[in-house]
Amino acid sequence: MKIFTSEQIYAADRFTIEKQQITSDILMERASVQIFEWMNSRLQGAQVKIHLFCGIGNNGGDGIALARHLQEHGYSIGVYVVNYSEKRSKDFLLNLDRLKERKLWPEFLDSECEFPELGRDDIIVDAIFGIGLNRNPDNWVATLIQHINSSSAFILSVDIPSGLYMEQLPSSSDNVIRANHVLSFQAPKLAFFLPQTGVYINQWELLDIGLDAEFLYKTKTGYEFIGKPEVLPMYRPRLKFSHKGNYGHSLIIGGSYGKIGAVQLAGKACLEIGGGLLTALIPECGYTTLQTALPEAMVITCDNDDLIDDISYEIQPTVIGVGMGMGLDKVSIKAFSAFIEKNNIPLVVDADGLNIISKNPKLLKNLPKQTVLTPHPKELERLLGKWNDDFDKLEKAKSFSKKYDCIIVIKGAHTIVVYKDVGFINSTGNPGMATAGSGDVLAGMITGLISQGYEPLSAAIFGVYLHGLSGDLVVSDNGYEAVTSSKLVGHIGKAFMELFRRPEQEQNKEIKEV
Ligand SMILES: NC(=O)C1=CN([C@@H]2O[C@H](COP(=O)(O)OP(=O)(O)OC[C@H]3O[C@@H](n4cnc5c(N)ncnc54)[C@H](OP(=O)(O)O)[C@@H]3O)[C@@H](O)[C@H]2O)[C@H](O)CC1
Ligand SMILES: [K+]
Repeated sequence: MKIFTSEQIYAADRFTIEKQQITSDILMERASVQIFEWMNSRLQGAQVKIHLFCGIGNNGGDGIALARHLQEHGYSIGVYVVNYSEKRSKDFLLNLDRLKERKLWPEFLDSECEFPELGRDDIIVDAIFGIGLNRNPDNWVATLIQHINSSSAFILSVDIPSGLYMEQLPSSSDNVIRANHVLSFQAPKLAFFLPQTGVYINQWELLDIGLDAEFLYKTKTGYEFIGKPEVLPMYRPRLKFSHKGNYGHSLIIGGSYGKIGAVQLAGKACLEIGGGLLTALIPECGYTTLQTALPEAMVITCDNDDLIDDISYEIQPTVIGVGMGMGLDKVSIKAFSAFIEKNNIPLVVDADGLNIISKNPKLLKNLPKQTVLTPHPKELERLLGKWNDDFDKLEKAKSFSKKYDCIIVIKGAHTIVVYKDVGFINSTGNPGMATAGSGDVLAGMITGLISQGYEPLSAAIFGVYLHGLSGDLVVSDNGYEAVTSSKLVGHIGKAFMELFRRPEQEQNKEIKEV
């Protein structure tokens, strides 16, 4: 699913209005009806107090139109216009008139006013600012926002939490509504997914207001949200007359004394995701352990007992995953650098491999095209240098990806795979996955997909999705705390099966139709 900028959304509005031969207030009416139906289906007429805080633009207009629907259905409402500007939008004014015709006069709030009392069992509709926010709210509006935030009432934000910009950080957290739930129109917003701005949103959901589908489809965006519909077409079915050679030969290089487990996790993940053959190149000390723990793997060892000191092999791998558990001893740095200089086989670089590259950026020009880099935040900072904020981080990652033709997997709550001008934001995963070895598993999974013939970009996007889905399945069986990387590996097969599981309603419908 595409993630649009505010300009693109405004352009989609204009196009839709023209093509569907409608007036702009029809879109506002669709938006408010959708929100009303969402609320009504949950509240079923309950007489809980609903406070609607409405700005003077179209976000406020949505709130005012919603107030009309709520009133017509007998809900107990309080409507407040947050009068932060004299420049009211046309459709806000139209809906304000419609409300007044029904003898409902909102209370106008300004810097002089006392704010309404809000009970902890009340519901607040936040329609102060939408995607049109372009400067910091005035102090009194920020004070109102804090008043709302401190109420403990349930906060439902219209389109985006008020005070949150589409493409930059708020200057202070006091300026932003902390939404329990956001009902966003047509497409999610980038700010929902970044660590610094996602904290203002507990949950979000989309409402379809009928913007022109073809226009949205044709609009090129800088970000995409990756869910099941996006990854299903990437899946490559296994063929009846295939053999293990069809699924490639992965080489995993890494490990050091005390960190052989990293290679074991990556190697096992590589096989569980469907890789054909696996060879591990590790220091001598891990030989028995790895052969025992992972009998499916072939193991070759360096001369050095404890460290990778030489990367040479006689096999012809399809793909190489390198760096996990390798350490930063100078013999390993030397061996890794010499390997990168001569290697031209597709590559996934993780952990210490990334750290070595950061210290010696000249190596970057030797990476094969579309090498997949899987940094965690600290490793990313070593690669890219410091960034100002999460938006800047993504821009820097895009420039880096273009400069070196590499794919960067920015690991986080919503892992983002960046390739050139586009960031692919993952939808699966959970906080339980912040656990030792989780990154080794991911690197192994991506390696195993490339080995089977997936293009590196698809392998990164699909691998990240399946990794998160495995984590979600582990949580549903074990809870968050007990997620371990071994369990993640053990759930990769179930994650594939989950991909093809249809929702229960769909299955029931079929049974009834039969
Ligand atoms: N396609 C859709 O998704 C639709 C969404 N709708 C809703 O419309 C809003 C966007 O409405 P818009 O009127 O463009 O913007 P806002 O309501 O967010 O803001 C209104 C104006 O306020 C001014 N502004 C911005 N920041 C501040 C500030 N800090 N203090 C004071 N004033 C501010 C700004 O105007 P200026 O000319 O003064 O710069 C804004 O334009 C969207 O979020 C949805 O809720 C439609 O209902 C249907 C289509
Ligand atoms: K809002």
